[in-house]
Amino acid sequence: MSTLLSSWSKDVNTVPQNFVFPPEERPGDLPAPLCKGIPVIDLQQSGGHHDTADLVHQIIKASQDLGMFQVINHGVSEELMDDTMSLFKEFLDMPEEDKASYCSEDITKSFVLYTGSSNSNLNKKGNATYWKDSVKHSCHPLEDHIQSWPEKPARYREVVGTYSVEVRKLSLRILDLISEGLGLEEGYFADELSKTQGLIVNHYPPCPNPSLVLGVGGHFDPNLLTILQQEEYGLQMYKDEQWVGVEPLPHAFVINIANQLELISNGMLKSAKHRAVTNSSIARTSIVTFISPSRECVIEPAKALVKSGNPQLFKGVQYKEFINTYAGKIKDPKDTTLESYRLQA
Ligand SMILES: O=C(O)CCC(=O)C(=O)O
Ligand SMILES: [Fe+2]
Repeated sequence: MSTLLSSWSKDVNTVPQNFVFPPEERPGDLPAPLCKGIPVIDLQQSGGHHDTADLVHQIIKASQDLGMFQVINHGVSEELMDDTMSLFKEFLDMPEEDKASYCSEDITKSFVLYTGSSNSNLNKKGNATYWKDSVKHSCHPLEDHIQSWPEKPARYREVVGTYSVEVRKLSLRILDLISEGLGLEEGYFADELSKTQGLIVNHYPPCPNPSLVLGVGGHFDPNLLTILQQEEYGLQMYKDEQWVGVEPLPHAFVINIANQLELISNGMLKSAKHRAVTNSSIARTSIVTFISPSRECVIEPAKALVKSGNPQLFKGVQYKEFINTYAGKIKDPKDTTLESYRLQA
């Protein structure tokens, strides 16, 4: 089936065989218990030195313990979040013929719409397909990319452009707080390390049998920092040897520590393994912003974090090489990309 999943999924009452995962990869009990321990961090501080120190402490602790936290009062307006979510739903709901020109399996194109994974290795024959349609495009610098974005709905460029700029500001603020908490110089992540910004909007239609399929399989994000907006349940993280649900909180963002932050922090911060499951009653849409280094950038543990008694844990790697390794390994159930750059003790 080459057409988008959402164009036919409502007409089937069993899951087609190519979407059925082998028993050992299936999601198991649904819904998984909600994780009570994922911190919800209020970014609105009254501005005193004490407050900032406390905020930095909360962010670093969550990033060390779990690699995931949620933020509220984060500065991106509720209206903009709602508007962006509605806009993407409107885009995804357009008739097939309006979206056909964007559909491609070549995810290196500047704007693509596809069913399944963005990883072409995973879409090869023999692998089960993820139960989702996704929109994928770059966002920064805006003027380099906005021309490749759809003209329909008419507000696409305006709304998604504003959203991208606002979410970037939030990301850079969080990265500044992280750099302060790690004791790195101001602006450590501001340049090459956060040079690119991509967006993936995942749309998971209701599924006739959610226990057989995955929305997205377990993975670590390969980039620097991920900022996710969701309204419905579906995101899970792997914690203490089990999958637990990440509660959707209205107008919060889920922040994911991704692989490069673990590498740069010399293992002090942990990237979070996560996946998405589906449900049989309602469609779920997640808007995911990926902040990444430039492809040419060489990533290595920050010099200030490597000392005697704290030896260097990872070797340096050019970001494009890391991404190529990741593309080859994502099917590995342990997702060991970062491990391949770990120095032997
Ligand atoms: O949709 C979700 O909740 C998770 C998506 C995700 O992990 C990703 O796109 O990398
Ligand atoms: Fe992810």
